Amino acid sequence: ILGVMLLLMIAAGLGLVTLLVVFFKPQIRQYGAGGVCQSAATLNGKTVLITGANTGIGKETALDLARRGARVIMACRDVDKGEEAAAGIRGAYPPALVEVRELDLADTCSIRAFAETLLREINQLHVLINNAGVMMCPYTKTVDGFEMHIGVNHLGHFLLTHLLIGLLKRSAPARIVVVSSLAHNFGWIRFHDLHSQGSYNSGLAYCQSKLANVLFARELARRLRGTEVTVNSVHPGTVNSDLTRHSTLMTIFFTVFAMFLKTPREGAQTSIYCALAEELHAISGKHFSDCAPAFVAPQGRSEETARRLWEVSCELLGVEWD
Ligand SMILES: NC(=O)C1=CN([C@@H]2O[C@H](COP(=O)(O)OP(=O)(O)OC[C@H]3O[C@@H](n4cnc5c(N)ncnc54)[C@H](OP(=O)(O)O)[C@@H]3O)[C@@H](O)[C@H]2O)C=CC1
Ligand SMILES: CC1=C(/C=C/C(C)=C/C=C/C(C)=C/C=O)C(C)(C)CCC1
Repeated sequence: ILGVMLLLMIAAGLGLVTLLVVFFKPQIRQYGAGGVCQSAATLNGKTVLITGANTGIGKETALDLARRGARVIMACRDVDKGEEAAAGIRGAYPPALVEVRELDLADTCSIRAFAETLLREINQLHVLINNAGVMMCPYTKTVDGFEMHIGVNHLGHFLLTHLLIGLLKRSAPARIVVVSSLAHNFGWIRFHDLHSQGSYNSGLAYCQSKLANVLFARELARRLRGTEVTVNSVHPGTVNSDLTRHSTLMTIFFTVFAMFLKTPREGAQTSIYCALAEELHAISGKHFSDCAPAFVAPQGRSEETARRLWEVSCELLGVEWD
């Protein structure tokens, strides 16, 4: 009897929770959606480059900026997936000026080839959105032997930005948006083992790379003072996207809790805000979430760590960037 009563109580509890969720669905969704970019700014005549634009947050950012009149270059490692996404964007907004170019951030030759062609073919770049990312993949190395998270999420974007910075300066006012994460709070830069050769934890490797994103944005902002090129980092929120593809547990979790998470369109709002909001025209080196300034962990505010990471990144990539 006790067992039956317990089962009945669990069933009643579950039923009540389901009822509450169904009843308060609009409120839950509104809260989950987070901040919305309220700017009505248009981008006619402006050129925007977004990495990892074939899916998730990147694709929704591309659609929004194309709707505002920008020429959007979608830099994707899989051109077929990119073309499919571009077709979707043109379907949703037929006048969209979107084009797909191949860029594999896990290969410095691909990054150099991409930048070389781009610099030959376009003479203005007003917004660069370093959006592409990989999370919790098994231990893998990039073509150049970097651990995949730090290689793609940080070093790949570092090199890309280095190669395009002249173009951005010539196009000023220009903006750089670095898509980081709340996960930077749980990361630290392991200078003694940046590529996790000693020990590897996929979650911590991701957190390290997202901390590197925050530090890179701050250090670059410092170096860009007086250029009219600004750079800010972003936490997009917890977004139901393909990012969890390497973790079955996370994928199940995200599917079950989908209603509480942001959709990719909602997750794109802070990137869009940092790319175009009028009030941010002179703001640089800051971190944003939900279209508002956000907390940065102490390890993300360390000037010394930022400088050291900059030097190590230059060394690993064989570039000089003062
Ligand atoms: N979703 C979330 O909850 C959060 C996301 N973020 C950040 O937001 C950004 C976008 O993620 P999200 O849209 O959610 O994830 P998705 O997995 O949906 O999109 C990631 C994009 O990055 C691309 N990418 C991965 N590796 C490479 C590479 N080597 N070269 C070029 N492109 C590559 C992917 O291409 P392909 O499809 O071909 O693999 C894809 O287009 C990431 O930087 C992520 O860290 C931050 C906090 C939370
Ligand atoms: C704990 C918890 C959740 C999980 C949060 C997770 C798993 C966040 C993942 C963040 C990521 C992927 C960041 C990427 O940079 C939910 C689902 C919101 C439901 C409420 C309780």
